[in-house]
Amino acid sequence: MTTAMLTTAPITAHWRDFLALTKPRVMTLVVFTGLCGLLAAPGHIHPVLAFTAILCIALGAGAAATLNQWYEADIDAKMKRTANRPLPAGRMDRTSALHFGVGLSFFSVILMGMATNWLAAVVLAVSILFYVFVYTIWLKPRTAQNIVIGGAAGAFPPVIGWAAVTGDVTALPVALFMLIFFWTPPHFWALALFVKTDYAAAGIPMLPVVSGEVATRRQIWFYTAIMAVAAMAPVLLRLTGLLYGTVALLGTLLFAVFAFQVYRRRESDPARMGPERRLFKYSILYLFLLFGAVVVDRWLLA
Ligand code: HEM
Ligand SMILES: CC(C)=CCC/C(C)=C/CC/C(C)=C/COP(=O)(O)OP(=O)(O)O
Repeated sequence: MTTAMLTTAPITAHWRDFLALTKPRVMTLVVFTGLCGLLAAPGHIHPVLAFTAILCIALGAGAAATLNQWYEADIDAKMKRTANRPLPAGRMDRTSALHFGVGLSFFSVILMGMATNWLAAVVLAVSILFYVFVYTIWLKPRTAQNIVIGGAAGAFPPVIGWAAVTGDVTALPVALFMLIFFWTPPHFWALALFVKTDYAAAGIPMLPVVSGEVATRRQIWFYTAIMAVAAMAPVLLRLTGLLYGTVALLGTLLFAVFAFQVYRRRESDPARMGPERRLFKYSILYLFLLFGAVVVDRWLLA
């Protein structure tokens, strides 16, 4: 632990550090999937309310990320990738981060309820609570399956966006939830393979640390196969049309090629993880593409 985390003395943090706590880069995709859930939903929502709903998803996700870092400041201090975050680097005191995270959580959920409906607000609250309590506090330090179950938190945004418009949850938002749910293990474990030493140093039981690289590569391939079914489900269930079907098919085939390359490798030097880095980067583009295609497709069909 750094001195800054142990001290009770308040530190006047820069606004940039509060912004950094919300993990803005990761949240772009979280917000995009929420926006796509909202745009794919049938019915009408006033543009100002639609904007407010997306803002609430962004603020809620930022709040969850803040509380994650408040809880994990000592772990983040031990990892090269995270050591320069505002708390471990001593640019902010933990109490400020806690107040910011809790305040933002309540603000986003209450505003969502008032601007749209309480179903959307409850699902937003569940995803924040899931990320903080189920993933960060309960599963992450205990089991290598942490991100499989805990990853559900990141799958809620399209459901929230959809519910904000319709006030209900039907088959398509559930299918989109499933897609992100089964996408998360290959997304994260590809990265975990090349930052393995970081997690080992911090004592976090991520899969490559606990079960080894071969098992991780096999699990990536296994979840890619289930993800492929989830990706095709919307078109097979006739919830979307052929435009989405084509993008999903081609996008998923490329995902499978990259995942298979990762599966076949036996490289353990973190400096030589080209295919693993490629799969991780492509996983992000993949979700952008498929979610964008859902919206375009639904608009074309309408
Ligand atoms: C439990 C589930 C997940 C875990 C453990 C995880 C983990 C990570 C980690 C460790 C990074 C490296 C970047 C950093 O230092 O923060 C990352 C990057 C990223 N993640 Fe995930 N992720 C998860 C779910 C998601 C979800 C649900 C989304 C969006 C739908 C997402 C989108 C992204 C994006 C866009 C990046 C790249 C950020 C950049 O460009 O720096 N992740 N993820
Ligand atoms: C609406 C709402 C609440 C959305 C939440 C979205 C969500 C759960 C995103 C997960 C993304 C993420 C950065 C995980 C990092 O895991 P980590 O915290 O273990 O990563 P670290 O090692 O970088 O700290």
